[in-house]
Amino acid sequence: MPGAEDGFGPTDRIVGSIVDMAGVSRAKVLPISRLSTFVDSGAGASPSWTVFCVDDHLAFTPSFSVVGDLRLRIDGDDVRDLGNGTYWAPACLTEQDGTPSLACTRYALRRVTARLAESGLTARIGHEIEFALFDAATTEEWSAYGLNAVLTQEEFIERLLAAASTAALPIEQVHAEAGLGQFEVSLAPADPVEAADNAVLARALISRIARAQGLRASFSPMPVAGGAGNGAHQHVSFTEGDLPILSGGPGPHGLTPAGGAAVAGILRALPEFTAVLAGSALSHLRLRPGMWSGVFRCWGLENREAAVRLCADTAGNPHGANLEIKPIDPSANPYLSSAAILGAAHDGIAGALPLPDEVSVDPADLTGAVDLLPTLPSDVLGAFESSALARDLFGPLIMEALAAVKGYEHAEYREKPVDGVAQRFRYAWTS
Ligand SMILES: NC(=O)CC[C@H](N)C(=O)O
Repeated sequence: MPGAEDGFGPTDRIVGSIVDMAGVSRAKVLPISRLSTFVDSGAGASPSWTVFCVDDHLAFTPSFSVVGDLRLRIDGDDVRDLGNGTYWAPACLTEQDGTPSLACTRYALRRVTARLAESGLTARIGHEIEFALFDAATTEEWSAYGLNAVLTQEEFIERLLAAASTAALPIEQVHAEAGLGQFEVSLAPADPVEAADNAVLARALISRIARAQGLRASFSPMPVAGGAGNGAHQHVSFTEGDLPILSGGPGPHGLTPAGGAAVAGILRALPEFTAVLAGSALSHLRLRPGMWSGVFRCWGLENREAAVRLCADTAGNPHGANLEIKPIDPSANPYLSSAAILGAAHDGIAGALPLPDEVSVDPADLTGAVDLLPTLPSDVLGAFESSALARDLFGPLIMEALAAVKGYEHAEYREKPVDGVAQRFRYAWTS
């Protein structure tokens, strides 16, 4: 049992959290002396946790109601030090006997990476974390990518880097984004489950440091109606055996046939996964041409309006070639969004799909020639619910829960005035 001899104090605590279908992290806290209980028995959670909506409404379904009991379990190897006596670990949802719950999104991503491994494929993902900081100062001295902006918030950045070092969060870069008060933090690529854990951790650290400084961090897809959106882009790369599939091949920009098929698989599946990647009732406000949110269903080398931006293998990309998947926003559960992207790429590779033509201009200039991702609730939800690939990757329970949550959120909020909805949910995805 951890105690004073391990350097822990009597008030030190361990927080375990999961991410639900609304993209909200929900947690339990135990005294650190009960760490082994959190690992071996878990902390109780009602199955209804899975159908919490962004406003805390419970979208009950036949499988998720008031009856039953699940566990949040952590792994001792995943524990990170957040400072001030708080330790954190990503949790999995299990049944009481410890078997994985079929509603657990972290297990779902594990299953997809295992499926890739059976085909000899390994994926790595680097998350981008976008957020807007709100206070008086940020609005005064701000330019997109501005030196003024990063210097105005240098104390925040210093604290964030210190906390990242303590918590072993691999931050690669910080910059001011296009929106007022908006920043982006880039995380190093990692195994997909660890990368999603890191994205959850990054959000917790950013939220916590902001609060400690009297600021507030918004991870909303649209913090202020009419402003800049927050994305949650993922940079994905694959190796087959030891060889990268996005470089060194005979295709455009060095794509191998498998790399081209991965791009094709992702593009084919984007409409059916929009509910997963950008499925909140605010997401459509960001998924528009000109927002650099990748609403155009196409790919292109360094094309920032394409849903899939190819970053080729050059000296400027030290981690090698990768695909930046841009439509994803911070309302997405990162385990499910990664599972969707990797599963779609795998499906493309398995089917040896041909690479579609590259779009090497602003797709908006091709007036109507490039499809947009769906944004009408009926299209977004209909495509998801009828997706055989989603059912195959996620299983029926996650499908049922996600459809219920997104269905409720759209029915409840899509017709309401956007200013009020954006304001109400500005901090809904803050940890
Ligand atoms: N530089 C960028 O790619 C901006 C991304 C944009 N904020 C988004 O919503 O996705």
